[in-house]
Amino acid sequence: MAVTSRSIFAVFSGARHYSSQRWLVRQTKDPFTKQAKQLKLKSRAAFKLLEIDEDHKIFKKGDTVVDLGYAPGSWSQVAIDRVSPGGRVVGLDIIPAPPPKGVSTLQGNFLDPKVQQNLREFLSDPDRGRLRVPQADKAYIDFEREETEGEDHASKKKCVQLVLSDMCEPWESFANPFIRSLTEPYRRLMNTSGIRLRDHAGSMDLCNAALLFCLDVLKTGGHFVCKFYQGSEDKELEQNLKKVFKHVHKQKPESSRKDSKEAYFIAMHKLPGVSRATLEPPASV
Ligand SMILES: C[S@@+](CC[C@H](N)C(=O)[O-])C[C@H]1O[C@@H](n2cnc3c(N)ncnc32)[C@H](O)[C@@H]1O
Repeated sequence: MAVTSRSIFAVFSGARHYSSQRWLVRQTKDPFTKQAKQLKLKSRAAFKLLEIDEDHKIFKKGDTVVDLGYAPGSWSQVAIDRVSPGGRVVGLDIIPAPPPKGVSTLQGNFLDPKVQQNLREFLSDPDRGRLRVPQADKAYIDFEREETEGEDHASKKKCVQLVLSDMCEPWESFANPFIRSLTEPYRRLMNTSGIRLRDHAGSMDLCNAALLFCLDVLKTGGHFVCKFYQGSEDKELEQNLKKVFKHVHKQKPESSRKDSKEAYFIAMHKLPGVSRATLEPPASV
């Protein structure tokens, strides 16, 4: 049966399901959702990262990438494709989700210091999560790395070239009431609560925590991409980003839904010698 807005309405009768109907119609009509399916990408979110990369060239072969809030995994799919051969992608998410091919994943709440410690430990072993590289590609990748590592060369802690954060607090979904999947929980969760102030405040906590994490693990010259929900505090975040990175861009990708308050900061080229004390106001995490 073809899915039309009328047939959907027959299934979801009653005002309570109005948002379900809207969600289904939007999903079936959305060209990015269709294209993601054709390309075997885990979600339409991939196109936001592809657009950001097209504009800012954030990936390099051989890089180590951390993908915070990776589930269901389309950003990680893009990242592993871009950094291979020789690179590695480590994803973290609060909900369980199967790791995309070639990607290492951890489950836990990023706001929990113990979870961040586990992630740092994983990253500090430079071979962990890295696929073997054919000998011919290795010389080229080692040369690229030596060129960019500079002062951090000896430091095992600062071993990441790119931190991505597409995190936003997950909420139980009313939009898709028939999905009760345990193995794919992201299918029954929504990305926002729908309450603007709450979504903004939640995203600021996650972005600030991710920025502090960048101070710990990101090499000089490394980049940081983070999603945020626009609101009164994002100027403060931007100011702090400008203290840590040489260039900071704000972007609303084409594939980001027009009615969403989400946007992205793309912070490029981490500066040397920036510490937590440089950031104001003192971050809460
Ligand atoms: C919009 S989705 C990410 C989509 C992903 N970039 C992709 O391309 O498939 C946001 C993710 O952030 C995760 N998340 C939110 N808060 C988190 C936290 N505190 N720690 C870890 N993951 C979190 C959610 O579980 C959710 O899977």
